[in-house]
Amino acid sequence: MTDSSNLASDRELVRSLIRDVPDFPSPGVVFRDVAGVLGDGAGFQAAIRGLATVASQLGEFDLVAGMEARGFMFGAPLATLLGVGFVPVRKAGKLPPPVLGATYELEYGSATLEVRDGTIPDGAKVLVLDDILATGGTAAAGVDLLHRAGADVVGLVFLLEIEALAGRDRLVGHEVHALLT
Ligand SMILES: O=P(O)(O)OC[C@H]1O[C@H](OP(=O)(O)OP(=O)(O)O)[C@H](O)[C@@H]1O
Ligand SMILES: Nc1ncnc2[nH]cnc12
Repeated sequence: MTDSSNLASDRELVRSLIRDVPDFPSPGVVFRDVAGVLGDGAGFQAAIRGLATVASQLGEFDLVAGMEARGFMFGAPLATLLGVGFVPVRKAGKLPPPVLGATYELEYGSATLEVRDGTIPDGAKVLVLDDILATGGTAAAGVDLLHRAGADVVGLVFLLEIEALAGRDRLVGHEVHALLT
């Protein structure tokens, strides 16, 4: 099989494992549940392999950064596969000082993310990874934090982009790729 047919079959498998849950966590939201991908050995491998293929469009990078919690679940295995380090962008109150913080709105609420200040080498090339791009609030906050921490963000990769919510409009000036839309 060629790489493109592998990517197509990986996409198909991963798509089949994502479940749509209406009205969760609040009325009107269709929650895209990726737990089925994590729980299936072949599906999880297909997801990480597919993300690596998509990420290869961004050229070289030194680190993968993922947003807590689901960005950790896909970002850390991706970093391991690619042989680069991982930067955890955490929900507020989990990291010891010094930290940089950013508060943001997402599809169903608001939250604060933090990153350790002084741990990213100045100018390090960082790929930002998360499972879902919805409104883009989380991703934009992550990019802002990583810039403030000294990173050169080379682009963003998502498992699934919910195009109707136009999250990439919040990420203008950055390369954005998704395994699935
Ligand atoms: O594009 P947005 O509208 O910002 O939404 C996308 C974010 O929402 C989810 O995280 P959530 O905050 O629910 O946290 P979790 O990863 O801990 O489940 C998802 O994992 C993304 O990080
Ligand atoms: N619709 C959705 N499904 C899963 N995670 C999300 N994060 C933000 N919106 C989401």
